[in-house]
Amino acid sequence: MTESNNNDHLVKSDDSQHPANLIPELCKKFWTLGWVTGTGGGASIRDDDLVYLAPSGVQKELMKPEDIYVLELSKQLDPKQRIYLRSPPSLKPSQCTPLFIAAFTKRGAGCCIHTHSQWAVLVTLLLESQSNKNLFEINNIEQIKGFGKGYQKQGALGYHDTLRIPVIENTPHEEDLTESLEVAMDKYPDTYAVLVRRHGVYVWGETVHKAKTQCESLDYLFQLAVEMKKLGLPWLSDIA
Ligand SMILES: CSC[C@@H](O)[C@@H](O)C(=O)COP(=O)(O)O
Ligand SMILES: [Zn+2]
Repeated sequence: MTESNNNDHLVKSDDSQHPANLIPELCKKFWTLGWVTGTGGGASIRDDDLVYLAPSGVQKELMKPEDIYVLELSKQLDPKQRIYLRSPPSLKPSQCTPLFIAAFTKRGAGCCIHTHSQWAVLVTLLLESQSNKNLFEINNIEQIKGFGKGYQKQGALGYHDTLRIPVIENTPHEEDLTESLEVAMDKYPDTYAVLVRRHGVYVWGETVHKAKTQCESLDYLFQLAVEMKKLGLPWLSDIA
C-alpha cells in the first residue's frame, strides 16, 4: 500500500499526546507492571470518531506509532466487515478490537485498557469457589475513591461505597468475549471494568487519564484483595 492510500498521516505526529504516540508509550509502562507481557493485553484510544488500535500478537512494549491501526467508529456497523482507514503492512488488528469498540460505543469511553495482570486473574480464581462467583465487591478502602460514580454520572465513589466489578467466563477466542462483556455492561451500567475469569480485565474511562488511573486503582485493589484473602480478612466490612 502506498503512503497516500494507507493514510499514514493519521499515525504521524510530533504531539506526545497523539493516540498513535500514546498507545506505544502506555504499553511500555504497562509491560513493566506485568500487564501486557508475552503479547497479551493492550490498549485502544478513541479520538472523536477515530479509534486507534494495536496489532495482534506483537510485543506490545516494542510497538511504534507506525504499527497502529485506525478505524472510523461510526462506520463499523458490521463487525465481519471492519474497514480500517489505516493498516500497517503484514499485521492483523488486535483480537481485542470488538471489546474495545464495545467500551467506546456502549459507554462513550475515550480509552480502554486490557491487562493480563496476575492480580486480576487471581481475584477471579478466588471468586470461583464462592456463591456469587461473578461479582468482585470491596468497600472501606481509600483507593475506591479513584473511581468515578458511573456512566454519565458526576463525581467519584466515596470511601464507604462498595466497588462492584462483574466477572465473565473466558472463551477460547478473545472476540467471543464480546457478547458477555456487553451483557455485563448492561447489568452493571456504572461499572468501568469487567474481569475475565482466568484471563485478565478490561478497564475503560472517559479519557486516557481516567482509564489509566482507574486501571491502576483496580490493580492495587486486586492485589490488596488477594493479600487480604491470604490473611483471612473479608473484602466487605460494615464500618460506617
Ligand atoms: C498471550 S496471547 C493473548 C491473546 O490471546 C489475547 O488474550 C490478548 O490479550 C491480546 O490479543 P492481541 O490480538 O495480541 O491484541
Ligand atoms: Zn487478553
